[in-house]
Amino acid sequence: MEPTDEPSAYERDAVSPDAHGDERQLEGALRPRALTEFVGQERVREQLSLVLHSAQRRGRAPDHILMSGGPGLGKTTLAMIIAGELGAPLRITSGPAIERSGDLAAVLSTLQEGEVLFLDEIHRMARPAEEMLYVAMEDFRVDVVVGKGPGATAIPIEIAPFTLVGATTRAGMLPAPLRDRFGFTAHMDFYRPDELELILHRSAGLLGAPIEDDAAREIAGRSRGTPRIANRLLRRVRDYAEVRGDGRLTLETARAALRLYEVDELGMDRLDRAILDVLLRRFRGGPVGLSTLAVSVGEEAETVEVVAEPFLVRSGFLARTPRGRVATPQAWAHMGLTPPPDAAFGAAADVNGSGANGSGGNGTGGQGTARP
Ligand SMILES: Nc1ncnc2c1ncn2[C@@H]1O[C@H](COP(=O)(O)OP(=O)(O)OP(=O)(O)O)[C@@H](O)[C@H]1O
Repeated sequence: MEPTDEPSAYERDAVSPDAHGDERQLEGALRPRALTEFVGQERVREQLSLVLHSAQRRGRAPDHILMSGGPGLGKTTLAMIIAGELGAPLRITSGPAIERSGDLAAVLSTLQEGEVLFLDEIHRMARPAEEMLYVAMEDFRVDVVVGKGPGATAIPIEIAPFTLVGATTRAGMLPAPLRDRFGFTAHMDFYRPDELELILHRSAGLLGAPIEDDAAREIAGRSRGTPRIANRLLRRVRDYAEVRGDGRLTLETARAALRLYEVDELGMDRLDRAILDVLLRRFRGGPVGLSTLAVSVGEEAETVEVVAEPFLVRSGFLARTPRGRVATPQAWAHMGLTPPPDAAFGAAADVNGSGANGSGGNGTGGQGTARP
């Protein structure tokens, strides 16, 4: 299925880690503004702080920074913090918005000295623009091609030194020459429940709806290690408390709201359940290829691979093998089904999503991707 810009039914779900509708605006209010306010990702924070401070000491723009990790883990937030810490202006664009090299040239040639350029979904940028970016990153120069065919000439234009902050959910899809031009790669990991609890308390305070500890713990446990999901579930619980309760965010309210939105104890949602259901009932536990699985649940392969799979693999329900996706014994048990005698079980040991076929997921070699 071809990716489109329209949100799919899944993307509108309560636990999709993608932002939808006016959510981006709501998120703005909850974003931490300084590195010290940014919860979790200790190693990334420490590494980043070193990169930024040493650049400041030398009075130069820091090396280009690549951030890799699933949706909703805080890449945009960190890019804003980087610009804030440097006291530099921030320009935001994204791979899909750069369809031709001219689009990129227009952005690059108007950057101010020291500006931070945030390029989200960098892996989706058009190929010719990628080549222009290599030169810009290395030599702070843009070669504008004038004319066509044998008479075409490249006119070099100098651009102001800048720092590129690229973000990708699929670092493996970036061509090596582009990856190599980043001086530092931050691997964003899923958050621990205690970190999500902190985020929830902070966000609830900002929303003017303080949350009780056990309610925050309950929401954190169902947020799939993702701050965006935690914040979204928090807003749904707050709505529920305001309309059906007395406005207090208690454990009881949280449980009732999450039941209403069909978010189970593990944070599993409609798409996860659909994947497991198809995998177990239709494909007898697998192995089955990613695209077949995606078509069977009516979703894009990228959504299945980037959003649902890392969670299912991390939870021990799914394994990636060279022959395809395979359900683990836990998956059969969780769905209350009995595996056929000839079921091909996936190795539950593949808990960090680094699957043998090496495609996508969170096997980035980052920090402890197999967190519970
Ligand atoms: N470490 C954190 N501490 C507090 N809040 C966070 C943290 N990380 C993310 N958030 C919150 O989660 C929401 C989503 O974060 P953000 O937009 O930065 O994610 P993203 O990785 O850029 O997602 P996408 O890849 O979909 O653009 C924001 O509201 C942000 O405030």
